[in-house]
Amino acid sequence: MKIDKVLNEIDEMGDAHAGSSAETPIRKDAFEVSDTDKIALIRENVEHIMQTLGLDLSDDSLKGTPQRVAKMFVNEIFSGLDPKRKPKASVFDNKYKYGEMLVEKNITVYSTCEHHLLPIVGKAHVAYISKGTVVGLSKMNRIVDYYAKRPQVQERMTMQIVQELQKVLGTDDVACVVDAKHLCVNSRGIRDIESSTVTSEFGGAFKQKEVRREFLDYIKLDTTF
Ligand SMILES: Nc1nc2c(ncn2[C@@H]2O[C@H](COP(=O)(O)OP(=O)(O)OP(=O)(O)O)[C@@H](O)[C@H]2O)c(=O)[nH]1
Ligand SMILES: [Zn+2]
Repeated sequence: MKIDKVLNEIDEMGDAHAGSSAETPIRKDAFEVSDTDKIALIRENVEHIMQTLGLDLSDDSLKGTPQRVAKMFVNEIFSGLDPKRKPKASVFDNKYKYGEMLVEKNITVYSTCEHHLLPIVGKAHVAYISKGTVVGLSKMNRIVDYYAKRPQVQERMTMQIVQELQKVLGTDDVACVVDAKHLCVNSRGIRDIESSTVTSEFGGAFKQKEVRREFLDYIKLDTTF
């Protein structure tokens, strides 16, 4: 497929990384390579890394690793680099005229730190106030997961989640808080197992102190059922 056509399609899909400030740095030619070719290329490179480390790739337990890692990169942990995999967010009219904020909290986040390619594990909390449109609850979890499935910095991921929901819902009144542990901080380097990172993005009405407070109070609710 021609690169111009692919880029047009991405633009039409309204992807957050099509010119926004929270853009993931993806090369323009990234879409010229098929997933199958990407897996084959990554497999070769992982093989190379393992060989360089001195590992014996004829060992039963190791021989499948390069292919396994390549498949995992393309189809799982970095699958959110492919705009075709962006979840379709079904929206509905707010017929019941629900006028308060809706909070989807404790959304599990599994992402990957783009500096070390180590896991980021945590929770995202998302809220919005409807301007006439509501979104299926699970779509918020799916949007979080889509942006998490990229090499990420937490600040950018938080902004991307908010910008996407603003687009889907047609309102600025969207907020997101992420609290996550970075294994690059917890398990290596400074090796501080206790620390976690909190990031937030407050759009529209959520910039007001009392609206923001209400959202943060809901997050603190003990949800033990
Ligand atoms: N702002 C931000 N920084 C991150 C994130 N994930 C990892 N980092 C940091 O990125 C920085 C990379 O710093 P470098 O000094 O280049 O890497 P390094 O030598 O491995 O650093 P140390 O982790 O301190 O050993 C580290 O301080 C990481 O903690 C993130 O989501 N946001
Ligand atoms: Zn890191």
